[in-house]
This record gives sequence, structure tokens and C-alpha cells, in this order.
Amino acid sequence: MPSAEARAAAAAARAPFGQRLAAAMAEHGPLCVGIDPHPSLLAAWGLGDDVHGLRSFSLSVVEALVGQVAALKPQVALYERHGSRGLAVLEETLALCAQGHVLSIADAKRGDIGSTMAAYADAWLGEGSPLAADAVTLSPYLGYGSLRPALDLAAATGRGVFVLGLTSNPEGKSVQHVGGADSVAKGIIGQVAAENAGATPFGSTGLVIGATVGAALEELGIDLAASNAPILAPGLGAQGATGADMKASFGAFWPQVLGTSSRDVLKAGPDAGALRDAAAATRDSLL
Ligand SMILES: O=c1ccn([C@@H]2O[C@H](COP(=O)(O)O)[C@@H](O)[C@H]2O)c(=O)[nH]1
Repeated sequence: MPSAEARAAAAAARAPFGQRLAAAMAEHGPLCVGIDPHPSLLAAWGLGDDVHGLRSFSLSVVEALVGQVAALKPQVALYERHGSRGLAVLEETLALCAQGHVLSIADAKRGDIGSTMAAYADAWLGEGSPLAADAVTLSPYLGYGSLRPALDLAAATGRGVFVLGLTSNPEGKSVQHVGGADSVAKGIIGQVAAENAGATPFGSTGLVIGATVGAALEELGIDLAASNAPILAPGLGAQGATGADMKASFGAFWPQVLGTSSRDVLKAGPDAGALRDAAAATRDSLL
């Protein structure tokens, strides 16, 4: 690991995640491709459901899509299921993203009591950590304040977080919509807004709002513009949402939205050109 001085200098030199994401979206369009090496996809690519297949799949996706999309989002669970060697592949995948200057979002959905949260923050956002990504997804359902160690470390290292707000799965409503006009989700989004006050073009504390939420933003009276947050919107493609659906749901908030699709793009592989074409078609549906 580099010295403490070198790590501090690297963190200080990094522009805030929100600014880096805005620049990447302006250059490459509002698409993030998820790296989700499901067993079925490994088989469809002619790879084994083992660490060699995982590595070949992951590195092929990064190599094909560097310079093509705003961000890549490895799904951590699909590396964890291969044990410590799977996590080593995730480290290599994140390093390749950094080398190719494509933003990485580790979809880990971490959330725990504050003292443990500090360790998760070190792992996913700490300078010099082998698993550090440009941003990590967080679950606020142990209380938004419990995320503080990650919010602070992200700010100190120029990294970002995406806090679950309204998730893309149908079951999410049973928790997130509770309270109606004063919904749980609205409360979380309000706390995210406080983190991002004054940041331009948006802050580094993002929100996950599913591409599948339909009219929920309007029904719950949620003003995403006030959150000043980048919005990570999963659910495009395999979960049924289209670019047109997303534009209808997000309306005036569209400039903040980074759509993300995994299986629908990945099924085009393993041919690199076919992967690039699938990503380009998905990105174009968002323009
Ligand atoms: O609300 C959420 C939060 C995260 N996800 C994750 O995004 C991808 C979606 O994969 P697809 O193949 O495009 O459906 C996956 O890793 C989920 O865990 C989400 O879907 N919804």
C-alpha cells in the first residue's frame, strides 16, 4: 500500500465524484452498464461458473466498454458467491476500470451501525483499499445517520455514494412508500439534499431511484431537483423499463439521471463489438 502521505495526496487531487460523473455523462451519455456475471450469462458466454469464467467475463466487459459509457457497476454479490478468489477478481476489475478512466460504482448496498459502517467505508471508499471504487451503493434502513462514516470518507477522498431511495423492485414500496405524503423515501431524499447543498452541477451523494418507479415520484410529492443528487436508475431493460418510461417518470429531473442496465446489455456478449452496439443502442434510447 502507498504511504499515508501519498494516499492523502491522491485523495486531495481527485475532483469530487459529482463533478467527475457529470463530466463523464456529458462525454459518453447517461448510461452505466452493470457487470452482473450471473451463472446463466457465464454459460451463455461459453464460460464456466467458476473464478476463471468470472475473470474472463468481467475483464471482457471492461475492455469492451471503456470509453463507451459513463460508468460501470459491478454487482458485488456475484463476486462474493465465488469466495475470496471472486473478490480478488472484483479488485482486478475495479483496477482495470481505474486504468481505463471509466468510473466504477460498486453495487454493494452496504449499511450497518456506525462503528461497523466505518469499516465498510474503508473497504469501498478508502484511499489505497484494493476494493475502493469511485462510488458505492448504500442502504439507509438502519437510519440515514448510520451512513455518516461513508458519507464523510467519500467527501474526503473525492468519491461518491448512491443511497437507496425508491428501489426498482416491487417489494420496495412496502417500506419506502410508507407515510404517503411524508414517506420514508421522501425523508431519506431530504437528508441527501442536505449533503449536496451548494454543489454544482450536482453533489456526490447520489440516490438510487428505480427506472421502474412509474408515477411514484409525483404521487409521493418528491422533488429530485431539490436533492441536487445524481440519480442512479436501475431497472432498464431486463426489469421492463424503457428509455421512454424513464423520461415520463423523471420528467424535469432527467439531466440528473444515470440509467443503468446489466443483463439486457450483457446478453449481447461475449463479442466486444456486439457488446458495444448493445450499450450504444441502450444509451441512445436515453438521449
Ligand atoms: O433498486 C435497485 C437497486 C439496484 N439494482 C441492481 O441493479 C442491477 C440491475 O440488473 P438488470 O440485469 O439490469 O436488471 C442489479 O445488479 C441489481 O442488484 C436494482 O436492480 N434495483
